[in-house]
Amino acid sequence: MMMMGETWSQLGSLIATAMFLWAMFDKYFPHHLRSLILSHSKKLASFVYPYIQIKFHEFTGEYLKRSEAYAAIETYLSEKSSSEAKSLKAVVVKDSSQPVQLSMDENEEVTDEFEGIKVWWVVKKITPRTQSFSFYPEMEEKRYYKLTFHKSHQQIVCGKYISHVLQEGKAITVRNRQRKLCINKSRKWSHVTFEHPASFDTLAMESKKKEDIINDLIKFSQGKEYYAKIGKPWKRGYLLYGPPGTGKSSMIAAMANFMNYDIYDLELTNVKDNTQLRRLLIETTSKSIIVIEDIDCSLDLTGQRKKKKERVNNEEKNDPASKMANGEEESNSKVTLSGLLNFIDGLWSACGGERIIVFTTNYVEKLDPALIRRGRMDKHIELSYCGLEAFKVLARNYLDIDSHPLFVTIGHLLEETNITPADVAENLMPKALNDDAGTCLEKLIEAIKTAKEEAKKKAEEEARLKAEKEERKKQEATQEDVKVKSLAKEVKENGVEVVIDDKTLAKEVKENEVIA
Ligand SMILES: Nc1ncnc2c1ncn2[C@@H]1O[C@H](COP(=O)(O)OP(=O)(O)OP(=O)(O)O)[C@@H](O)[C@H]1O
Repeated sequence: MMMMGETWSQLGSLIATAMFLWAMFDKYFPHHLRSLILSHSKKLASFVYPYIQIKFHEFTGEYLKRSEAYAAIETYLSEKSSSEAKSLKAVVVKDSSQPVQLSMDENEEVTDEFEGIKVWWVVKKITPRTQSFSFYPEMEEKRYYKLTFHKSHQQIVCGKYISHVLQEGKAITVRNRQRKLCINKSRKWSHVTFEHPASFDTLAMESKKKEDIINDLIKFSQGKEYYAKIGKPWKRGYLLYGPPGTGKSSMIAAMANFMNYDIYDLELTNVKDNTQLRRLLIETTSKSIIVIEDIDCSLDLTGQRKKKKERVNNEEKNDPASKMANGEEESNSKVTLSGLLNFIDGLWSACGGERIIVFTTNYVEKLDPALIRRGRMDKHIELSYCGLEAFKVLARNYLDIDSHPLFVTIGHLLEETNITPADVAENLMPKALNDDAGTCLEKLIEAIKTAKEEAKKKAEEEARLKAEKEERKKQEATQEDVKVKSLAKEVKENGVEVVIDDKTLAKEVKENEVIA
């Protein structure tokens, strides 16, 4: 007991002496001497404890915004925490395929290794000193991650390792996030969860073409530095064209699933004007595909240049009727071609990082060349009628077969017939419970034969109509010929002055030229 008392009294006097010396040192020591001693004492401490610690606080900045770095670290450490830490915390994550993310609880420590360097992470909580009343109770508890490593690894840890952690954390968030399908109803985007099952595996098209598109997408997704180097915004435009039912929408879904991107399905007819269009674009996020389907029908963007030209001609002719018609058109179409072109490659189209823009159309020839020129729509992809290779993909998808004796017949028929993958897919679907692969393929053969027959009839009908039209033209030409010749004869015989209309005169002149 005596021993204990003595020890306490010795400790007390030691502390009192230390405090006295510190007060003397702080008050009477010259400033330059003080900083010299302090720097030496720090060196001594770092020799005794050669580790560096870095803190990453949860809330930063004037408005105490949740730090992106903190969130990335939390996600990065999530997997390690669940295997190493003994006490875990469940965090609810919005819009994620894993709605509950586990993270380490206060004072738990996990280790990590990078390029052979060992580091330690621990999460700490700062509790406010006074328990005073606050309007922001959630701000009272602040957490931070503390990273500890040996000072000899400072360069690698502060450089490569930390950026690896932040990048990987963000990448995990992107991988886990639930993707969105956004549509513009009024002035704003609204969204649902995007769950389309299409993939490049299920897409029926030639493998070479498919591979080419996949490689293009991969190159784009890895092209951040390249786009920065060439001074272009990190975006790419795809024009998908082909008849209805050839898989344009399926291709967009496959692209989104492959890239892990959100889809913004832009309905141009719901956009009031160019300003609203711009605002909608700014609201789209990075890693997204902006789609304008059936661009040829979206608005009258396709023929505006032509119409403008026609209007100028009509105005020159002072044609009031056509002026009125054009005026009416102008007031209806608020989004203009130039507005859309600006949407694609205007200055503000570069904000927000990687984005893909896709236009689809059934009638590529109707589009204004300015809209789809290379550079705007970088890659033009034709989706066409079903060939043997595409059929095999559908057979695998729908019937789980890679080969069948009927494939040969189907291959020949597909070579001769234009049938869309949508029609093939529809016929491959078993209609009754006991429909096996053979039954479905036979049904498909019947359907292709019917399509072939119909196409033949249609072609014959078209040929007949064409022949009729040509015959009619020929007859008209002969009649006019007879008329001109009799008039010419009359002039020659009687010397009568005959008034000939412009068309006849032109024909006569042409004929004379030919004779000459
Ligand atoms: N190339 C394809 N690969 C796989 N399935 C396809 C393909 N083309 C069409 N389909 C099937 O047909 C259906 C319709 O296809 P999709 O909507 O993608 O065609 P589309 O070309 O976008 O048609 P539209 O021009 O009418 O919008 C899809 O749900 C899919 O089941």
